Amino acid sequence: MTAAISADGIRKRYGDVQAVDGVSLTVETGEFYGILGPNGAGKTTTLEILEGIREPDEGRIELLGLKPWPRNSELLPRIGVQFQASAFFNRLTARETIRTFASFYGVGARSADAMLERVGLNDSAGVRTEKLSGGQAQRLSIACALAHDPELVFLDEPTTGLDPQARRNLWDLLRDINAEGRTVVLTTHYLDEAEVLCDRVSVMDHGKVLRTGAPATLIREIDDTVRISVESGLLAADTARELFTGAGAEIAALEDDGVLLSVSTHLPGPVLSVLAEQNALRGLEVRGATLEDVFLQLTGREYRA
Ligand SMILES: Nc1ncnc2c1ncn2[C@@H]1O[C@H](COP(=O)(O)OP(=O)(O)OP(=O)(O)O)[C@@H](O)[C@H]1O
Repeated sequence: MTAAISADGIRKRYGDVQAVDGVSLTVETGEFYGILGPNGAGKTTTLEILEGIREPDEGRIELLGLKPWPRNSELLPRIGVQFQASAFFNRLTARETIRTFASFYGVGARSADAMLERVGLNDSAGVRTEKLSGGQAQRLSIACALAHDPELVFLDEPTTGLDPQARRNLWDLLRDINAEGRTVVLTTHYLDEAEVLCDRVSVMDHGKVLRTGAPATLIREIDDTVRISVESGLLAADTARELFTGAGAEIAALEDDGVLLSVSTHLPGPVLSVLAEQNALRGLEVRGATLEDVFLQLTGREYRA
């Protein structure tokens, strides 16, 4: 089977900024693929080059087996691109907006309305786009990208700015879209989102792909520690360090930020015993490594979305 996307050595410079610096990736048909990284990592530029919206300075790209640049009209009905919600036409309702987008592809009003229902916007069909909530506007922009039933869908930070409940609702929708057999490529700066949704992710920073793989594999590959935290103020940091070390636990990091006392260690047993003995278990949380730790290990710095 042909890969949905194959890109090799993409580069793009804006003046002094090397926004994309030799990105290669392959997205398999049916995959849920994430391009992950902090602000300015080069995700959007990479996505736009893959979509055929932006010309790369260098690199080879095949989208559904075809070259996306210069603009390839054969590809347009086969791909869906989610645009930023702020790009809606002024004063149109949600229903008018999706019908307009659908008409560009010769898709009728009935199918357009069905897509609106599909994303849960039936009750807001008559609301003008500027009056929609953030979550509703994102749903509408995804519905517009899907109106012509594309086999490959690109989403650029679809959940940015949404509250946790709206994000989770959107995750369910994106999972359904993918479960129907569509290939989904999404950029996000939310590590938890990538971990929950994506089959594979490319972790980007400074225009380069640092690592690609299934989130669970990337996490397993790092030399992970367990992070244990309790409420701050139960045990002084210095005392805690002495007690943990005395109990035989090697401490990779220990921090009290005034809210939480957090300890990273390969040996959680002795740390937990000490906390129990000291009656310092209030607010206890224990968690294994996450993609955040992968980023930290790859870049040597904390992840800042
Ligand atoms: N049209 C442009 N002209 C000049 N510089 C740009 C342009 N678009 C992006 N850049 C710069 O290129 C770098 C990569 O930007 P890009 O938007 O691709 O990153 P990103 O990972 O999508 O970031 P964000 O999450 O903030 O959208 C940044 O330093 C950005 O300031």
